[in-house]
Amino acid sequence: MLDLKFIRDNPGLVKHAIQVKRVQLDLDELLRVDRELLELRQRVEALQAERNANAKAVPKAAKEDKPLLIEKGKALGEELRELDPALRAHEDALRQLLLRVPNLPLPGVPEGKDDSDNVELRREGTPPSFSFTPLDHVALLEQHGWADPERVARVSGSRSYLLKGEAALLEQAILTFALTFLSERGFTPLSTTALVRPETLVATGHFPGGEDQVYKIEGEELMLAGTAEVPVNSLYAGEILPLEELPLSIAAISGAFRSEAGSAGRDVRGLMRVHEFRKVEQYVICKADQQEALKWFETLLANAEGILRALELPYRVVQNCTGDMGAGKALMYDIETWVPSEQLYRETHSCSYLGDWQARRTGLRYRDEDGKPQFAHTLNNTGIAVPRVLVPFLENHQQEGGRIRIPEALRPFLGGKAFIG
Ligand SMILES: Nc1ncnc2c1ncn2[C@@H]1O[C@H](COS(=O)(=O)NC(=O)[C@@H](N)CO)[C@@H](O)[C@H]1O
Repeated sequence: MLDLKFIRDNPGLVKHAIQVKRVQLDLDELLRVDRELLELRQRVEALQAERNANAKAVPKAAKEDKPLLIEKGKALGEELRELDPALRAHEDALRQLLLRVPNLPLPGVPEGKDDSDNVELRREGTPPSFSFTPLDHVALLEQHGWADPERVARVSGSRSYLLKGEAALLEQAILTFALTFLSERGFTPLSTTALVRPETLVATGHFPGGEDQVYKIEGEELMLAGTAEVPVNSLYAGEILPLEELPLSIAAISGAFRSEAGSAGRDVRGLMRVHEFRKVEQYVICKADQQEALKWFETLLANAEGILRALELPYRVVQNCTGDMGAGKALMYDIETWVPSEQLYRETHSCSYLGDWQARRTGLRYRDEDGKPQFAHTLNNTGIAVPRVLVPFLENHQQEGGRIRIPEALRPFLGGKAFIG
C-alpha cells in the first residue's frame, strides 16, 4: 500500500509503476473514488455542523419557533443517515483499490515482462564436471530407496513427497544447519505455524491476487501460508514498537503450503515443486531508513550465499525485472542454484525489500526519535527451503556409484558423516 497523499501528489509515478509491474489497476478510478469520498465527507461535515448549530438554537428559540427547528433537526439527521451507505461503499471501494497499488521499483531496477528479462549479476562456484554419467535427483533417490513416489502419490496425490532413511536425516540436517547459521549471525530463531487468518495474507501483499495459490481450511477463517513471511509479518501487526526494539531480525522455520495453481506441467517429477515444503525464512523489520534497509538487503543476500557456499553449491545471483518482482517489492534478487541434470540454474532463494508498502497494509509501526509513529520497512529472503535444495545438493555432490558427499560444514549436523548412500 502507498500513502494516499503520495498517490494524489504523484499520479504519474504511480501509473508508471502500475505499467512496468503489469498490475491490473486503473489509477484514475481510484482517484475518482477518492475525490467522491472527499466530497461526501465534506457534505457530512457540513450537515453535522448545521445540525449541531440547529440543536443549540432550539433551547434559546421562541416557543412558537421550536417545532420548526426540531423538524429541521430531524430532517438533517435523516439526510445524514441516507448518506451513510454511500460513505461506507466509497470507503470500502477505496481500500480495495489502494490494496492493489504496487510499490515503486527503486531507480535502476531493470524493466521487463517476466523472468526472461531478469539480469544476471554474478556467478559463484563452478558447476561440477563428472568423470561418469551423472544421475538426476529422482534416480539418485530411487537408487538408495530414499523415496517412495508411488505410495505417497496414492496417499497424497500429485506434487507430494516423502524422504526415507539418510535422505530424511539430510533434509533435517540442512534445515537445522540453516537455522543455526542464522542464529549465529544474530537472527532470532523462531518456529512458527503456517495456519494464518486471511488478513495476514492481505498484510504481506499475497492478497488480493494470490488467492488461488493458498489452501483454505474448510469452515474456518484459517488458511495455510506459503511462507513464514506471512505469520511473521503480522506478529506485531497493529503495534507501535519502541525504536530501541528495532531492527528485528528473525529466522523463522515453518511448513509452507502452495496449491501451485497455474504451474501444471512444470517440475512435475521429484522435489522441485511440491504442495508442502519446509523453509527457514529470514525476515527483518527496520526503521523507515532506506540506507539502513538496503544494508539489511545485502545482509540477507549474504546470509543465503553463505549457506549455499557452506553447502558447496554453485549458484548465480540475478536481479528481478519489474515484471517478475511482484506488486510489493521495491528491490528483488533471486539466487539460482546449479542443477546438473537440467544444465540450468534454478531459483532456490528470493530476496526482497518492500519499503513501507507491507508495513502500511499490516499496520506495523514504531515510535521514531521524535516519538512520532512511523511505518517500518520490511525485508525478507529465503534462508533455505527443502526439499527443493536437495535437487542441486544430491546432483552436485553425487559420486560415481551414487554415494553423496557431505560438505564439511554440514557433517556435524549429520552425525559426522562424510558420505551418505
Ligand atoms: N512449490 C514449491 N515447492 C518447493 N519449494 C518451493 C516451492 N515454492 C517455493 N519454494 C521454495 O521457496 C523459496 C521462496 O519462495 S518464494 O515464493 O520465492 N519467496 C518467498 O516465499 C519469500 N518469503 C522468501 O523466502 C523458493 O525460492 C523455493 O526455493
